[in-house]
Amino acid sequence: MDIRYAVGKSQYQRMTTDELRNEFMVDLFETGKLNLLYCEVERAIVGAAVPTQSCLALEAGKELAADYFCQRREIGVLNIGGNGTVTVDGTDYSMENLDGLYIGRGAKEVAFQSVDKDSPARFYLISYPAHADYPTKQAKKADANALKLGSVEDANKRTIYQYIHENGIKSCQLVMGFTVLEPGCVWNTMPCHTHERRTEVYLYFGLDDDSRVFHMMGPGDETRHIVMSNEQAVISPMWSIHSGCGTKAYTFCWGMGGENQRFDDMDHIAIKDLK
Ligand SMILES: O=C[C@H](O)[C@@H](O)CC(=O)C(=O)O
Ligand SMILES: [Zn+2]
Repeated sequence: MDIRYAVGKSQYQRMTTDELRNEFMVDLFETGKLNLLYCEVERAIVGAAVPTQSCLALEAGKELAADYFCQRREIGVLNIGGNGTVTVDGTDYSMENLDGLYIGRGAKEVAFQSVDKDSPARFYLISYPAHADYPTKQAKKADANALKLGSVEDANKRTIYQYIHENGIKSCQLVMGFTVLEPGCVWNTMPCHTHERRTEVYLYFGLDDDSRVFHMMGPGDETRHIVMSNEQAVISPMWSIHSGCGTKAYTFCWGMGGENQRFDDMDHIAIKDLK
């Protein structure tokens, strides 16, 4: 697995477009493969598994120096593709589009499969170190805590579906869910915020080939953007806002790890203070 080292605030100030993309953007979805990226930021591992003919097994890799991937880790999974199955220690979880799965520390065997190789499941993974075992549990959109935010006037009307969070599926540090924008709404997380207590990874999906999301990053008084296409993820360091504006509506998966799990622990930044 590739390793992505952290970029400091001062280094960020002088980076070119290419440098920003190489350091913060993550492109892992590949047909028939399971790809992982180890990030120094929060020791997150971001992954994508797109099984076709055969099933794809999750291996620890030498980077973890562990007997199996979840020996000291927990994982959140979101299926953004066709129907599939995640097998955890012999139990099959059948995963439809937008179904989620929390896999707790201690799970020894994790494998991904598609029902139809011509319309494969597309599993997005986000993992953090875990200090305790919480039960593996499936998440369905109907059971998610749905937060309705924004308005049509502000072009940011959207629903936040919380899967793994303080009052939902329990975890050590992982907080995860996804946000769906209404047609014609393009802004997420504007007004924006930081939370030095947690770092976040966004995966943008549900975009056409010719649509893009301008992902906003950086301290509020020193913003930059990264132009993202479908199924690309972006690492948001502790000092960074994470907000986006699309050329049309889109969906994104957000995952966080860190000091606490409090969704409303945010340092809000007023739009008029952005630079
Ligand atoms: O800390 C929380 C995260 O930034 C996201 O959950 C925000 C988000 O999904 C949204 O506003 O649509
Ligand atoms: Zn946030």
